[in-house]
Amino acid sequence: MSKPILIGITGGTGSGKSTVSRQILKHLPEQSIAIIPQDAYYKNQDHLPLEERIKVNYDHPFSFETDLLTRHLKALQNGESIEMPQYDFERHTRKKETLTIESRNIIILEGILLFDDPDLRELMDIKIFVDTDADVRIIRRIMRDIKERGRSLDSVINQYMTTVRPAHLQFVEPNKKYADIIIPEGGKNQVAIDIIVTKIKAILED
Ligand SMILES: Nc1ncnc2c1ncn2[C@@H]1O[C@H](COP(=O)(O)OP(=O)(O)O)[C@@H](O)[C@H]1O
Ligand SMILES: O=c1ccn([C@@H]2O[C@H](COP(=O)(O)O)[C@@H](O)[C@H]2O)c(=O)[nH]1
Repeated sequence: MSKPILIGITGGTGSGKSTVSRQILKHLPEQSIAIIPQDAYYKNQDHLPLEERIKVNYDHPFSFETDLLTRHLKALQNGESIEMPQYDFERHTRKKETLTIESRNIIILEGILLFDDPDLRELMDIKIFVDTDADVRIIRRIMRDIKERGRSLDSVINQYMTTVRPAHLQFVEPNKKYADIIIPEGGKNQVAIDIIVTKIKAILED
């Protein structure tokens, strides 16, 4: 296997990063792609009571274990497998189990804060920013967090105003300039998905 290609897909919460990643996966042979969610690298917080975990700013770079993520990406790029952590959004901490991820030709890393850390940025061969308006993102987030992450409407709105929005303006939006490709609206932008899939197929056939 030639050196794996690392593709970073970033953008604000609810922009459609996971949807874009899944769409790309759908069009390619499954055994050629591994998807790594940055969310899996939120710090373990078992030592804190739930009331304290709820107060953490999950949109600030310090809430991720970026050293571990960087080490794991380098291992995958060297053809080695990793034990990826898994995150529990309802309990705001890691699950006990890890997931074994084998190295593949294409590694897709997706998450909100991929372009802020220079070392992480340096590892990516292709950098993609999913650009969706804030009003659409907050509506998607309200629906998803209530349905899938055990939240109330009040808690989603409060978190959005106190930490999510300020951190987005400080750490996500300004780093759009590092993107090679900007996808407006995300997962339903079929033209953008087709172009990216074509590029990946060309890399795989090389
Ligand atoms: N283009 C779209 N149109 C409608 N809903 C979408 C679209 N893209 C994503 N969604 C929905 O919005 C929510 C957030 O999308 P997701 O891909 O998980 O975003 P992210 O990974 O950036 O947080 C999900 O419930 C998803 O199904
Ligand atoms: O314990 C946690 C960890 C993270 N979050 C929020 O998740 C989003 C990132 O996930 P997306 O899928 O990109 O939306 C981030 O904005 C954090 O605020 C959380 O609420 N609790």
